[in-house]
Amino acid sequence: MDKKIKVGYQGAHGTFSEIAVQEFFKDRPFTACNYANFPSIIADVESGAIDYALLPVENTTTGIIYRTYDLLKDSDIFAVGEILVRIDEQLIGLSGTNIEDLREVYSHPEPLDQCSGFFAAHPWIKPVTYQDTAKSVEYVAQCQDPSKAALGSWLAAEYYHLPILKERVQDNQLNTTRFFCVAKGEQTVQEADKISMYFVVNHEPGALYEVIRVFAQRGINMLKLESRPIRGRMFEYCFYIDFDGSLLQPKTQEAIAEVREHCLEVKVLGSYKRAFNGELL
Ligand SMILES: O=C(O)C(=O)C[C@]1(C(=O)O)C=C[C@@H](O)C=C1
Repeated sequence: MDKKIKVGYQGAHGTFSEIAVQEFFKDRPFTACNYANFPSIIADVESGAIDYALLPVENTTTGIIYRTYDLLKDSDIFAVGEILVRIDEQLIGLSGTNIEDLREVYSHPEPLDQCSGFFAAHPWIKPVTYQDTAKSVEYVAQCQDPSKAALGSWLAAEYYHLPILKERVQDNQLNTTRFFCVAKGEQTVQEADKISMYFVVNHEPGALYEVIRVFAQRGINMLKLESRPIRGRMFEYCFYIDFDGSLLQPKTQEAIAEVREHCLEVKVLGSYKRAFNGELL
């Protein structure tokens, strides 16, 4: 019987998401399973076909990745871990290609956005959206056209046997993506010290203030607060919040119970060990 943990990630072999899987599970035997899109990964975590998945949730250059956050709140999955992965966008193309020869650079929309300075400085190069970074590199390898290159990881360059034409072309040299490790259903993570939560406040004056007061009064440190329009409603907003704590602490349980009194909807999205900011790949 295969005892290896099955872990899902989005994209082809060589994506940044696969690097996140490799790093998060480096001390345990695992099988990495790649998927074309996030909903199919989540469906397989929910059905038990795979044990975990690594999903990108936030990037230091482009901010929150709503495609995953919105799915988290609507599904029966729970964040049990987080990892920060340094995203070095490598310009990958055919051997001997000069940047002056390039006309099109392919990649996933996030990396294209993370490298907007590169495109501003090289206006003759058109950014072209492709399904993920690894597929973009594979496409460039297949085309054998020196006017095409891709933005992707060192792993993709290695896997598709293409040279890196220019290293780290991202705007922000500290370009880092935060990934959640998710599992099925709410879980108790013994070593957890951070919580992520979704909520929608009551429509009354001071409702958001009341939620923030719950944390302030208990001396609970808030780490993030993000608001976003609720899909299907006309400019009504939900909030995503991160704070220090563990679901095993009575103080945290009380705080969440009190938050519910001021909200129309509350969902704890995860409780996990905080990834230390210095621990970058
Ligand atoms: O295409 C990839 O390499 C991915 O892993 C996807 C993805 C994303 O969805 O944001 C993951 C991390 C990086 O920020 C860039 C792209």
